[in-house]
Amino acid sequence: MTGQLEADVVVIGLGPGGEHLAASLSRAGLSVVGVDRRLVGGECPYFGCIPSKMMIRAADALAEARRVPSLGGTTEVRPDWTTVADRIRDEATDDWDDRVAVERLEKAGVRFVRGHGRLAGPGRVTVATDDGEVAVTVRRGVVLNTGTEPAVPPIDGLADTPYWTNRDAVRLRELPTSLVVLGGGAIGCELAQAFSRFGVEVTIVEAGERILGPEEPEASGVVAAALGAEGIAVRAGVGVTSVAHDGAFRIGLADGTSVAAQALLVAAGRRTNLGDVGLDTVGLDPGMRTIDVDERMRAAGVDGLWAIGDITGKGAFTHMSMYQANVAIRDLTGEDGPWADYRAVSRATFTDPEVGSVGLTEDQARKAGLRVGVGVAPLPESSRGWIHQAGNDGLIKVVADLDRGVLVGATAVGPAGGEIIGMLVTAVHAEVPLATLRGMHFAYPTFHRAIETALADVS
Ligand SMILES: Cc1cc2nc3c(=O)[nH]c(=O)nc-3n(C[C@H](O)[C@H](O)[C@H](O)COP(=O)(O)OP(=O)(O)OC[C@H]3O[C@@H](n4cnc5c(N)ncnc54)[C@H](O)[C@@H]3O)c2cc1C
Ligand SMILES: NC(=O)c1ccc[n+]([C@@H]2O[C@H](COP(=O)([O-])OP(=O)(O)OC[C@H]3O[C@@H](n4cnc5c(N)ncnc54)[C@H](O)[C@@H]3O)[C@@H](O)[C@H]2O)c1
Repeated sequence: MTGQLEADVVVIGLGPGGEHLAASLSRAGLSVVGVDRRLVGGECPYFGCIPSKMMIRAADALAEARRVPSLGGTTEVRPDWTTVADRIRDEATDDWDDRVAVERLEKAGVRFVRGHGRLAGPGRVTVATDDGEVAVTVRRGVVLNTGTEPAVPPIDGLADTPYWTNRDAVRLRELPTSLVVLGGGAIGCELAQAFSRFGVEVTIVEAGERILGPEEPEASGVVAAALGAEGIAVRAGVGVTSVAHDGAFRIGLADGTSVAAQALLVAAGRRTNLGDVGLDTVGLDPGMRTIDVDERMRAAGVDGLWAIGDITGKGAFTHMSMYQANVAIRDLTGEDGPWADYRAVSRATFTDPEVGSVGLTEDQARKAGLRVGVGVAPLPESSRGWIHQAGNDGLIKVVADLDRGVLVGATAVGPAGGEIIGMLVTAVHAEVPLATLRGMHFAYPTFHRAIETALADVS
């Protein structure tokens, strides 16, 4: 495609938020051009959330089946990856074909251009397409939603090896016998456990002190213990010094030891796609790693530029990309808010036990200078946890601002931790007084009833 276009709004990068914003603005009557160089919808549907959660759903079913003998019967579990690989291809990704998403976008009235988009000065965007260039004159503004790529650390030898990232992991048709996962963040832990439950011998190597570093230390501890109990080797607090591949991988560690495996998955964080989007043409530093945005998602210091999603550095989650898209839509259609508020950002890490969290950790609350109170309730000591038995690892932790008498953060680790956190998200978001929370009814015997115990423990 080549030529000249005019539009009210151009969206460069169609991740979850960009796709939603482009279609919504078009339905609201604006003329919109949407640009993506890969697949409309971005990382989440094709390489991230959805395929990984399909893997996890299957792996969790296997794990539950393996728990049957301690609870009431016998089972024989024979994992078969083919079912998962087929489901990801057929149901989630259409074999990594975005035709349906493009049609949906075009039906909403968006003009879609496949190619690499760049800012080309105020009010101008160029798109490098397969067969030339499309130049777009922009009347209202440009929205950047260019997301991230897997970051590959500069480790001696790594670049020359056939390592995998999440984009390879979700395409696997056959599993390796053994796997080293470099990085014990959300991606590393979720995928490590899923593969392990399908019979892969897995080692996680995490350079930081503990896996799931952004979570409460208690949450990291519970998950590390659960992964260890399933046979996953968790090597935290040790850096990787070298990677070699000679049929198999050999990963050299800073403590002088090494780990061998058939495959290596690099899950060591993300790099924002801002290096080649023409930031300099609108007066921004081309080396910036995230775009500073105000509460309306307008880029600081640049007229007519909005940014949403991972590139804003407010939390690399699909729900954040969608939340920010809705804020930018309101601004671009002349509504009067509500504008972005990050006090009660929540997330769920889909390990088993699952980790749901919201707001500040205890450490963040103390560093913010608050007079902090903390309450913890271990799940195995709750009625439901005791009844549940196998797979009952977990806890509830609440973090309170004692001066204001409200919760500022909370963590729910355990079965359905990502669901149980829901009521605590409301508590933090709406600043429900601690006294009101303590006076609530908590159904017996539920996992969420442990929240009552944690609230009573706050001191
Ligand atoms: C394995 C994995 C699991 C995850 N699981 C979860 C989860 O369970 N829950 C959750 O909330 N989040 C999860 N995430 C994170 C989630 O995928 C992202 O936060 C989400 O995709 C939002 O990203 P985004 O909107 O910033 O853009 P992205 O999804 O990164 O999309 C950006 C788009 O921009 C395009 N693009 C980039 N540069 C250009 C350019 N110059 N021109 C044209 N197009 C361009 C790309 O091709 C891409 O399509 C996971 C991520 C991974 C990798
Ligand atoms: N359930 C979810 O919501 C979910 C799931 C997966 C990913 N995500 C999002 O995607 C983002 C990226 O995930 P991620 O897990 O790649 O990144 P991350 O930044 O969360 O974790 C990367 C980990 O790799 C470690 N690391 C970095 N370099 C290393 C090295 N050389 N050797 C050993 N360890 C190293 C880091 O210390 C860190 O713990 C997350 O921040 C999250 O927001 C969300």
